[in-house]
Amino acid sequence: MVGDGDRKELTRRGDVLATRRREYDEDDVRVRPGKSSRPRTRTRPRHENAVDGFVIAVDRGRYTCVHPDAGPDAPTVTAMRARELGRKSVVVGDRVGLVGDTSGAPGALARIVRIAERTSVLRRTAEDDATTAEGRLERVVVANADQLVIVSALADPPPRTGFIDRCLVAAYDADIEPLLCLTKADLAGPEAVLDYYTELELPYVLLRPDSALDALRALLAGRVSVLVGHSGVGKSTLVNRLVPEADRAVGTVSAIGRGRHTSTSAVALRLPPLPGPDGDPGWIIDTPGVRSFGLAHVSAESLLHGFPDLVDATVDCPANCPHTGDEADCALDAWVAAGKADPRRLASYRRLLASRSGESDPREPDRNPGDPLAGS
Ligand SMILES: Nc1nc2c(ncn2[C@@H]2O[C@H](COP(=O)(O)OP(=O)(O)OP(=O)(O)O)[C@@H](O)[C@H]2O)c(=O)[nH]1
Ligand SMILES: [Zn+2]
Repeated sequence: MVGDGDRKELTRRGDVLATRRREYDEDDVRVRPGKSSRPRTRTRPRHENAVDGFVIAVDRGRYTCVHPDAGPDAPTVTAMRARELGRKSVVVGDRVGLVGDTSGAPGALARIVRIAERTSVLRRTAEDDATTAEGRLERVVVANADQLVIVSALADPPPRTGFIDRCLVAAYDADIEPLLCLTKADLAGPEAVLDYYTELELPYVLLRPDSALDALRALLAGRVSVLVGHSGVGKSTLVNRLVPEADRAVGTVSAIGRGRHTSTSAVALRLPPLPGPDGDPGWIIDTPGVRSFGLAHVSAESLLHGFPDLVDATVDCPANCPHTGDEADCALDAWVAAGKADPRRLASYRRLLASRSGESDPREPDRNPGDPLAGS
């Protein structure tokens, strides 16, 4: 039973809470004066005046955002995470709601009050994780990407199919389209790599220093594409060619707004306008600190999505077959023995399976042993 005195006390407490909330919302909700005909309902969403933002860089609790439809010269908005988001992480590619000072003026700080439901998530490996708060909080490294551009050199360094296979699994699992970008085509031909992936009908582009980039730009248009690749494959060279105005190093620093360090987290860069009347040129997201993608969350069956050339074999596997090499009845062995898939592909699948349970040998996580493509 709540007596009258208690009720008053409760009401007063309620008022205090309401006041606090109003203070908290002050700059978010501007109540129009004098429009009494417009009833204020309790179900009205909070932060109805929040503006849309697209997160292009993250650095130590500061999020650099742009208005998704703003022109290339529009100022970026620096924001922090509102307390009400709790432990939810905000990552590059997130579509967010911003309140507070969203002017982008020097020193202005906005707040992220909403994160739109993500259409895709890419996660990094455990080894990469410990260094950042975002990494510890959640291993998502990029949200809402449409395409994963796997950058691999054809020589110097030699292509690593184990790395490409891992990226393919991450892409298919996240429902992101893969695109194989083979650089240094002036040094070696693509035949060996393309032969390895012949069953997959994987889209690819070949690049040499003097290549026109029109075909690649057409594949990037209208999409958010994440670039991933090992050190030395020519990814920075490619990014600088694609976004010439924003020399990569300069772009990173100014996007984050701090002078000193080279970012090791992802950064989204707007591609320059395409020739022609309109059309969205798209965004690329560079991931300098991300060496590979974690697959610990991917089930053995989902892992097969990266190996469409092996999938059909598994209808003949016993129920709950782990598909490992020591499973005598696994149909994958017979499938390969019958010449229906490349044995290197099965070996690669099983390596990823094994690496997943222990999350990999950190020294050489993505090298396929005995694979001539893997180099020495
Ligand atoms: N022959 C040849 N060399 C290239 C090509 N693209 C890049 N390079 C060279 O490869 C080396 C590595 O290129 P980067 O762009 O720094 O490679 P990266 O992938 O960004 O490597 P990190 O900076 O270590 O992450 C540089 O010396 C480039 O000049 C290419 O198409 N052909
Ligand atoms: Zn099996």
